[in-house]
Amino acid sequence: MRMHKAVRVAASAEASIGCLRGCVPRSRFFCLNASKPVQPTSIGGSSTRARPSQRLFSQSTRIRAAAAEAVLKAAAANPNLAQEEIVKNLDPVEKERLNRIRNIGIAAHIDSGKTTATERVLFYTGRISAIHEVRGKDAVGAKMDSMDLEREKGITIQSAATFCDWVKRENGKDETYHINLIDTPGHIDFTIEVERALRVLDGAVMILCAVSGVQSQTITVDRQMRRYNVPRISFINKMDRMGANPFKAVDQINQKLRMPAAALQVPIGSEDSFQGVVDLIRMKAIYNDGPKGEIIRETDEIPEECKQIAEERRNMLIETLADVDDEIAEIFLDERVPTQEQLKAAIRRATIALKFSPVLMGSALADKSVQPMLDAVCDYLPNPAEVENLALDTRKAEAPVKLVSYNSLPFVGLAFKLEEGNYGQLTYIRVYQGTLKKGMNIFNARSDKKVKVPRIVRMHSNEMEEAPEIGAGEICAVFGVDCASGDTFTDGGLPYSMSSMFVPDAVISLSIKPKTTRDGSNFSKAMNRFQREDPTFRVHVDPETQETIISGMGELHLEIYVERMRREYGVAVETGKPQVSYRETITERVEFDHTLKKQTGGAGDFARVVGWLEPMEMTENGYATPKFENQVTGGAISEKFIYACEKGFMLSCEKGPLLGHQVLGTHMVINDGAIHLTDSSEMAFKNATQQAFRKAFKEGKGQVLEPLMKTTITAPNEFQGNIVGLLNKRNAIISDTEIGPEDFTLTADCSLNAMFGFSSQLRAATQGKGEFGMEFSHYAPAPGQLQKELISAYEKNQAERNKK
Ligand SMILES: Nc1nc2c(ncn2[C@@H]2O[C@H](COP(=O)(O)OP(=O)(O)OP(=O)(O)O)[C@@H](O)[C@H]2O)c(=O)[nH]1
Repeated sequence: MRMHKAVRVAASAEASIGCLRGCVPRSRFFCLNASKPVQPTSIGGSSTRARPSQRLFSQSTRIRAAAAEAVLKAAAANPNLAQEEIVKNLDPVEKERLNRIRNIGIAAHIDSGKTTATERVLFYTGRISAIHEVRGKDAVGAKMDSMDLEREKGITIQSAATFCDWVKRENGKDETYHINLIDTPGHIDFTIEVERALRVLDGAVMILCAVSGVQSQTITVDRQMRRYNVPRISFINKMDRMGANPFKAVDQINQKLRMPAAALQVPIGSEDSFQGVVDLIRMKAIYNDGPKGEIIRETDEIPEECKQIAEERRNMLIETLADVDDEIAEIFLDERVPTQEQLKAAIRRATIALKFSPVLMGSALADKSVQPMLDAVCDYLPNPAEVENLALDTRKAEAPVKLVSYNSLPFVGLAFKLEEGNYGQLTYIRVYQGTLKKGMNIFNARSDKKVKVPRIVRMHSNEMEEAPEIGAGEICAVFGVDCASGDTFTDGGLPYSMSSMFVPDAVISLSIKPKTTRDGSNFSKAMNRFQREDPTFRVHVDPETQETIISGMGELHLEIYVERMRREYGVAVETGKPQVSYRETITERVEFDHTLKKQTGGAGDFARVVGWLEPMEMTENGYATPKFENQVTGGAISEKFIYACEKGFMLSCEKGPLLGHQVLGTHMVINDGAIHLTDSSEMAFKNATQQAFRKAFKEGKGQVLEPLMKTTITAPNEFQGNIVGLLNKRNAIISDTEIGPEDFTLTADCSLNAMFGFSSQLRAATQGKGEFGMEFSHYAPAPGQLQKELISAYEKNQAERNKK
């Protein structure tokens, strides 16, 4: 038996006495599957070894096809069909299989302990045989931070997927849950990793620091969870730290995130005397014993000093639930006390309905109270069948259809992440419906291309295990499937397409080139790979300077790619100064009537375009994407030439007239024009539109927009004056200040341009004790003086280039 055998003592005081005496009846212990070798596949696929879950799967082949068909038909015919109705109609065996799957992500503010907690999850479930710390003394590093750079810097850069089986004891019975887990980075520069993970996961664990509570990136991940309707449990980590206050964090979830939340536990002791938690549903004290907290000891004896707070917090839990759940509301109004089962059922219902977040607490680093968090994942987060997933039927004017997590239905999956591995491109796929089998042909809904799936694997961080097939509701990776991030795959029979993930705009760019020309080919390879893997990393060649420009989410984001290029491709590069990605917009409506006419002997050029350029209304995301409209009547310009006008407009918007940056919020209408029988061409109309655009844009008071960054700064209270001074110098607008017992947190909107070099100034102003994070907030007009300077520098540059 391996050392890290995880053992749970049965839920009674008698059991804990038995444990102390070393004479606990056999049945009172149960082993988590730590002592078993890791299985090659799990519930969703088939494997060489039979496990109870797999027996379920093999039974599922007996599912009546007609029933499956009926469910699908009902769902497709009525996308409003309640998800519960679909679940109710599922075959019982299939229902049970799905009930034992959880696809979850771990997301949080930077450094909250996501990777540390995930390391415990892997250890307690037997996926790894020893715990290694992030930046630990043994220099091995946590399993999920597999990249050298991650281990050196102690930060997660790429999300990593893994899977494990958790055995939960329920009513004296062991229940095995299969958990697919994605650990995501906390740093905002790698936010796309959180976006794509949350796009395909059914639930999340939101980790908070017990001292800092809700932080800037907690707010970002909260927004991302809402964007994809992902229910979450909250885990307040670092209960061993000085100043830990879990209830402050609970209040902040309620107030700052506006998510009704209540603690399901209260701590026993705190800071360095943190010992365990009291479970408020069962009113039991839970402790971790053993060298790595692998032994869970539960007892009815709640420490005297915790009794009152436990009672109070239990009442608060019931009250909060009464606000979000009808059944508990009724019980509450009748002044009855809900049973444990009623409470658990209500927490589950409300969590899945996105109305509530149950809060657990512990210390991952101190190996305390991580296992109850895993129980909560199984108890309160949805199984794949309980989550509504829609696709669009491209045959029926993109009408929404429901996907049903059912193995025997036609396959539908979404490629959510690409990674270049030693064996070629690895594509992560979430299977929403049907079964993905090795050797099967699948169709890319975007390109309509058929590809064969040569190899399917399950990822365990940077390791992989072969799987012959993957069932509905599961996550896997495939080799040899060429596609883009966000592509939908089907078995060819269904014309379905799923929505992709949100890709934020790049805010910073720099020029880059290899130091020596012989590195050119590796340089291009690296650029191609990084672009394919990360939609927020963009590369283009400036047509005028011929420089390669990379753009991304922040300085760190680009720095990491520069470093990866050196390490992974042996290419040393030279980079220019980071530049802000400005935008340009028009502020007034301007009419134009522009004729392009050239007669240089032989065939000439002729095109006349008439119309106007006007500002567009702001959308909820800020400045709108530019729009072209054709209002030509009576055939003044033929369709073919109108298409060329549109092309000219799009090209103009890619490189605005003021600074050569992208144009936003600008609408072009063409309502008249003229053609010449012999001299008109598509090229002439394209050029005429570009010329008209350039002229009208300047007349319409074109304006430079700059990215404003939501900046959060945390530092000890004595430095508040210094920091406000720093921000004032940068014309930042302070929107919120929160003063804690030791630290304060300040939120402000700052121009990105003014923030270069801020990190070293902050360090100097706070004796290295201040931290800050920045996230793109919105575009706003740049200050007049800056606009003038930028425009004149650009014009000077252009003039010099033209001279050459
Ligand atoms: N005191 C204390 N420190 C912890 C705890 N959990 C994690 N840490 C420490 O916090 C730091 C960050 O931990 P990580 O697990 O890397 O945090 P993360 O959220 O994965 O970090 P990113 O992915 O880079 O955002 C490390 O130094 C950990 O040792 C805890 O429970 N208590």
